[in-house]
Amino acid sequence: MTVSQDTIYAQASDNISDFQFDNRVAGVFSDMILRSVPGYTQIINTIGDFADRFVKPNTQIYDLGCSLGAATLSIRRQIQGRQCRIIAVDNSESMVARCQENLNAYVSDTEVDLVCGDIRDIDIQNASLVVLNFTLQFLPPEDRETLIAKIYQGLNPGGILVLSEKIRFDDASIQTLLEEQHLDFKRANGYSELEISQKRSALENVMKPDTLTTHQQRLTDQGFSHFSLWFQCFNFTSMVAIK
Ligand SMILES: Nc1ncnc2c1ncn2[C@@H]1O[C@H](C[S@+](CC[C@H]([NH3+])C(=O)[O-])CC(=O)[O-])[C@@H](O)[C@H]1O
Ligand SMILES: O=C(O)C(=O)Cc1ccccc1
Repeated sequence: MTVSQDTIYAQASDNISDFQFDNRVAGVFSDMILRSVPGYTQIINTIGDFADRFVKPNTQIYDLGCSLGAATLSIRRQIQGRQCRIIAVDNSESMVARCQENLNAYVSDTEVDLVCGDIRDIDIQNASLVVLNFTLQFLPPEDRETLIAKIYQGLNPGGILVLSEKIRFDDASIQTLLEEQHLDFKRANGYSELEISQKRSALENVMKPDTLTTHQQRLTDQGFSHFSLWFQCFNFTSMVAIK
């Protein structure tokens, strides 16, 4: 895969439109996410390790908001021979087209159903693993509980949800500290102040982080028996919930 550099917000614009997962973003997404999300590679690798531990033969795995398929590929490497099916879903046509190419680049005996559609519309059944890797934060807040309820219903007992999210903090000092640390991470990865501020404006209306408490409460309200944060770097986290 050729990785193109993300320069989407490099030029000054007096009219920043809402962030969209369009063809331009899909074309630079690998670079964008690696330079923007601390711990992304570790999270992707660990999702594969969770798959090895939790995925039972003849069950289904869901990668909701799969983008270019990084989590699906990490999972697929770990579950050869288990007669499972991975359902990878994204509503961006450009992401799905590129994801299909990435899937085709490797051989595997695990079937992958790649669906271009809205994760709010898909059926979840017989699941041993569901992945929401930085996707829930893009759903309107009022739709999040219904999706978590659907995931809980579709998971088999002992099945696991991996939920990775940018979070916000009620404590203003912590919010400022960890947000600044994240911005330093982006600066260290070569993003200019202009790129950082223009992308922040683009994301303002479309990405609404919850607090860790809100996530935990929502998961336990739906019935999950076990919950933990397993990764945090600044305001970027990954959680697990087991049915
Ligand atoms: N309602 C929706 N239905 C379907 N897809 C959606 C929806 N809303 C957003 N998306 C899709 O969710 C993905 C979010 S990126 C996930 C990274 C990936 N998980 C990864 O492990 O690399 C996270 C980020 O960019 O920070 C995009 O591809 C959207 O098109
Ligand atoms: O870049 C940011 O500031 C983020 O919060 C992460 C991100 C990464 C990729 C697409 C959208 C948001």
